[in-house]
Amino acid sequence: MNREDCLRLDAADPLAPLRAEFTVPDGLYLDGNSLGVLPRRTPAKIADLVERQWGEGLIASWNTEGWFERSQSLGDRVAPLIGAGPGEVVVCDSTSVNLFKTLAAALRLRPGRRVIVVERDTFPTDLYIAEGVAGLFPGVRMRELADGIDEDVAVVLLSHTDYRTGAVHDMKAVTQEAHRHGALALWDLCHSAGALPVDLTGAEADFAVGCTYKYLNAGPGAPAFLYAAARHHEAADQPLTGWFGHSRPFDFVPGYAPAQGITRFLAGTPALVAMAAVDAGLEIFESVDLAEVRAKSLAMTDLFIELTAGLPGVELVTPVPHERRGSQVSLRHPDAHAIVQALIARGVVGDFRAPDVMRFGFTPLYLRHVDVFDAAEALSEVIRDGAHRDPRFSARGKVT
Ligand SMILES: Cc1ncc(COP(=O)(O)O)c(C=O)c1O
Ligand SMILES: Nc1c(O)cccc1C(=O)C[C@H](N)C(=O)O
Repeated sequence: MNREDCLRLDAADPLAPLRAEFTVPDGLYLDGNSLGVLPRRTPAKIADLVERQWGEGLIASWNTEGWFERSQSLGDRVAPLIGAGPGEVVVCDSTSVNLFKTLAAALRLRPGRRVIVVERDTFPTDLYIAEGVAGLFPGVRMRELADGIDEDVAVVLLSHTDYRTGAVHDMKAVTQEAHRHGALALWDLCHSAGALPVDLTGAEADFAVGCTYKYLNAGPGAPAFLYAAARHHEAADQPLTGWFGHSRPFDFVPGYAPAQGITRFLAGTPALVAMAAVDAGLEIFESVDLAEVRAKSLAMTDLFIELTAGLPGVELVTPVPHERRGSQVSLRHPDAHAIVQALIARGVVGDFRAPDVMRFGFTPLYLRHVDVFDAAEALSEVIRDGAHRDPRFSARGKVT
């Protein structure tokens, strides 16, 4: 495929008009899988929250603006993106904190079982939280997925799409395998939500968490989401028992009594200013067909894989089969870090993940096929010309 072919694809792309919804930076930004770009409507949303709702409405806005229910109402808008039903998702806290709550709740739903199944190459916060939670439950320990699921396992905690490789698990098959042994399945959807259709209900997943600042474009540190299947609400017992999860928070009584439904997964006062950006990011998705997002994502990653195949020293890490691939392409190279730096110096922003992986995220809402072509050209040029050998690119600074 040549550049003209890409321009033709862009002219026929049903998602092309959405690019105008975003402040797309100059150059090529292929890091939307780490931090999505700014939607044009976000500053006005935040300004309205701050100046009108807070500045003018003050305390009354808790009622008049629906602040009290904002975690649940935003959760209901995340739900269709991840195959959840109404009342099964809340937006609150960070992914790490939501992992803590759901993991502990899962262990309490499976008393006597001593194993949390994880993958050692997963995004480390998942492992750190699992370690922390395990430490609170006597006898509980972690086990590698490859070592199997059996009747000792309380919960299987996996990233649906792997942050480093872009590999996607078969959510339904793994969840079924967990259930066959009486274990629960908890999915980290950080690299899936908004990138590809997810069907938590169809997979009969038990719990899920994920962030809103990648493909959902809600900005740095935006609150995360938490899913708990409705069938677990009654019995679920999460340990961050703050007043927002209480059944009658304004009775101000001692003694915790969990709220009904998904609300019991809340802890403290939600970050309303930051949630205005979640609102903006989700609004854009209301007019988006995720099947179209997926089709374009696969076309873009296919193209990048095709155009970078055979580059000297480069090895494809991301799986080739579509059903196993997220919305990024990861390539291994011994000089991965320097190459990424050389690309950034040319305005092509991907990122590096230790020890030797270059990641390129493809976000169908605001990237074009021609961007994929130009990024692959830039990568080929850097490697062919040895531009990354410039000493400027050899220093390892702080990596994001
Ligand atoms: C798979 C995965 N889980 C969790 C996180 C982050 O969690 P938190 O938002 O709590 O920093 C990330 C990225 O930062 C991630 O890629
Ligand atoms: N959450 C991040 C942050 O607070 C600072 C820098 C990067 C991030 C990330 O999101 C990293 C990302 N999860 C990754 O896949 O590498």
